[in-house]
Amino acid sequence: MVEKRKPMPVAEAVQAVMNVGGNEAKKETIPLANSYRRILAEDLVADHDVPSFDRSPYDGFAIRAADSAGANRNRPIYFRVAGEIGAGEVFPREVQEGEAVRIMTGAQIPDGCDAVVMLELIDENSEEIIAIKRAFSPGDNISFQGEDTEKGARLVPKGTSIDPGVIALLATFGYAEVPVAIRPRVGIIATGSELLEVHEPLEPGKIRNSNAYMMAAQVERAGGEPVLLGKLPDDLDACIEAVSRALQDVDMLITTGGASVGDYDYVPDIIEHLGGHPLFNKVAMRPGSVTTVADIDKKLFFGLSGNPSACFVGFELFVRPVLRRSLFSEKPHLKRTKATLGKDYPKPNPFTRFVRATLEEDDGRFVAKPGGLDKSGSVTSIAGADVLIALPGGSRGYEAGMDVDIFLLEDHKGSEWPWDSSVASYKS
Ligand SMILES: Nc1nc2c(c(=O)[nH]1)N[C@H]1C(S)=C(S)[C@@H](COP(=O)(O)OP(=O)(O)OC[C@H]3O[C@@H](n4cnc5c(N)ncnc54)[C@H](O)[C@@H]3O)O[C@H]1N2
Ligand code: MOO
Ligand SMILES: [Mg+2]
Repeated sequence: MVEKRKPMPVAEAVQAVMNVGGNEAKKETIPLANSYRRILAEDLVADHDVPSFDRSPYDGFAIRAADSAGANRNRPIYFRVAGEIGAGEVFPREVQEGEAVRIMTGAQIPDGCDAVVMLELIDENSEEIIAIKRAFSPGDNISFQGEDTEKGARLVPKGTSIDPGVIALLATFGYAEVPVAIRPRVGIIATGSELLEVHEPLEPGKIRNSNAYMMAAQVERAGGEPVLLGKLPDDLDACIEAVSRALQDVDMLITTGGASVGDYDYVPDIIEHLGGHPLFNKVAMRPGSVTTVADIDKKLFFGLSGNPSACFVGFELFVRPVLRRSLFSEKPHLKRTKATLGKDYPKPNPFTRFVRATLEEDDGRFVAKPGGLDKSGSVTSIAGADVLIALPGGSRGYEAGMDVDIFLLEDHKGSEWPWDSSVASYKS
């Protein structure tokens, strides 16, 4: 008799995985130039004001505003040009009454000055004398010290994915070396006697191993270091040996294939043989219902489905948050938002369905458009997917035009717990 499995609701299954401890986040330092998309391991706090001195936002003349009082088109006021400074230069003395300093964008405002007049507003009578035809107030055209950020401000929390703007801040505050989270090593093993290497020609009954490479890319997208450990035939002893060895060397391990109830589906036996504790072996979701996760000696073992779409979804829902958490993230889950469903799903499904889709815009609204064949075994529906549409299980189908929950796949900010009240509304 085939074992009967009890499906666990998705939220409960994700929680069960998150409840397993271990995989403490660790840090290392790397050169700033290599830090794009790594995860910041310490809060970035401003250790000085930005800008750190009052500066000119324009090419012009720095003056004492009071000296321009009463100037107008008919009554210009004349200033003596006391000198010239470009960005990076500092005027050497205090500016006196009736003096102006020719100043370029980014240069420090000379002592005594409190306004800048743009070059376009100046009548230059000579190199020594300029005329100003309007009055200025103190502070006019000055970029003030600390106006961008003040010393002590917490600008970027640890756990943030480093984007180009964060890199600019790191450079601003002198981080030639950046503290980042060490990428967890995620082992990947493909199982199945039908699998060919990618370079091999097709043979009858065989397919190429696509899941392992897909998952390696998912690991990278999530911030981990994929460790490709090859493929195995459906041989229990070989699988036990390989999984056992791999677990010594990686922070967490994923296998693909053999997670169901067939004659060669060895994931349950591997877990049992290695003394692991299964958290669940069936989830109330499609694709990916056979997803199995176990705790083997305090390391997470993910037995994802062999079906490509199921494998993909299983990774994003269960592996990604664990990986992100071990990168200091307080928002380890996929970000959830809403969109309009772009296609009918007339068939009701008892399980929550996660449909791979692209996000398109129609008349100012985001429409989630499913791509490719919507079957667990489909490989074409994954390419280019921006989102997973979540269609909760129930007794009714869904129509194009409905509001649905979507989970963003390419987002780098993540989300806190997104699984409460994920209910799609029916059209009234
Ligand atoms: N009697 C039942 N049969 C099945 C059930 C069930 O509940 N009762 N569940 C079905 C569901 S749902 C899924 S999903 C699959 C899960 O299968 P497995 O995880 O055991 O995976 P395999 O049997 O090894 O392979 C399934 C499918 O995927 C292809 N595959 C495997 N590895 C790869 C790879 N690395 N790259 C690309 N494609 C891969 C494999 O050739 C099979 O076609 O079970 C259903 N059956
Ligand atoms: O687990 Mo299967 O992927 O539900 O279709
Ligand atoms: Mg199988």
